[in-house]
Amino acid sequence: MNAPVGAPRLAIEISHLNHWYGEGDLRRLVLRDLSLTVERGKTTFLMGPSGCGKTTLLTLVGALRSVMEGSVKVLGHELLGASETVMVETRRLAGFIFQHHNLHRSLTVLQNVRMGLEVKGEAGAQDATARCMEVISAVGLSEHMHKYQDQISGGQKQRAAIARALVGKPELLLADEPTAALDSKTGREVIELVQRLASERGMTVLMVTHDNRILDIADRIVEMEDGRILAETGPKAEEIAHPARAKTARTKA
Ligand SMILES: Nc1ncnc2c1ncn2[C@@H]1O[C@H](COP(=O)(O)OP(=O)(O)OP(=O)(O)O)[C@@H](O)[C@H]1O
Repeated sequence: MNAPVGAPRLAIEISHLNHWYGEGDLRRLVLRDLSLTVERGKTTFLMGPSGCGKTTLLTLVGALRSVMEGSVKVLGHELLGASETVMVETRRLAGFIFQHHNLHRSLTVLQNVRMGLEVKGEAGAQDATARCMEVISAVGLSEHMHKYQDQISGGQKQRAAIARALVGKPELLLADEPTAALDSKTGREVIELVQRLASERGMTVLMVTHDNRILDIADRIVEMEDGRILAETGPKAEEIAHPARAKTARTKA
């Protein structure tokens, strides 16, 4: 499925973004004049050495921290100087998956997934349980939905975290190394699942990963170094970043 008709082509537009931690002599710039656009409905992997700023960038896009300098537009919302209302609304439009599943130990899979609706204020909806069960089935956990996290495997926990992130039907999925705690086969299965559900729903995915074994799944790979975008690769990178140029290249070929 493609992006909804009439929706802007870009899900994320970042321009001349600077971000730093600390103040005065301790101030350290971690994102430097960074510009990046992400097209709706595409899966983009963000890669780069440890400490280059990937997680910082992801949390800024997810409105989990405030933009200090430059522009970050997410699903039409400008986050520079954004009010708390705009920040909360942006977070509601996004789903998050972290390196560690962050499931609540005292809740079952079903109850954890329902938390994904709670943050959207939709847990009381009449069809809440049906929606949770639908997404639990989509990630292949129907048989395990009444189990607690210490009764399921690492891959199943990460699937439950995916279900929790997707139950609210986010337009944007932000994932920070979701395969880091998984073996390679399970990691690949989990990412293929994310990619399948994303493409069925026309969802935009921005995923931080170090995992070289899953790179073929991305539409586009963006490499960062030292707070900047270093390069873009991937089968469709040129087409997404510069559609006109890619078209010319295709015509010549
Ligand atoms: N809350 C913070 N306060 C101070 N410095 C921070 C904070 N968060 C991150 N940093 C520093 O900012 C830099 C960028 O961190 P960030 O986590 O964004 O990088 P990363 O590319 O995601 O790294 P990794 O791949 O190891 O997760 C690092 O040097 C890190 O130590």
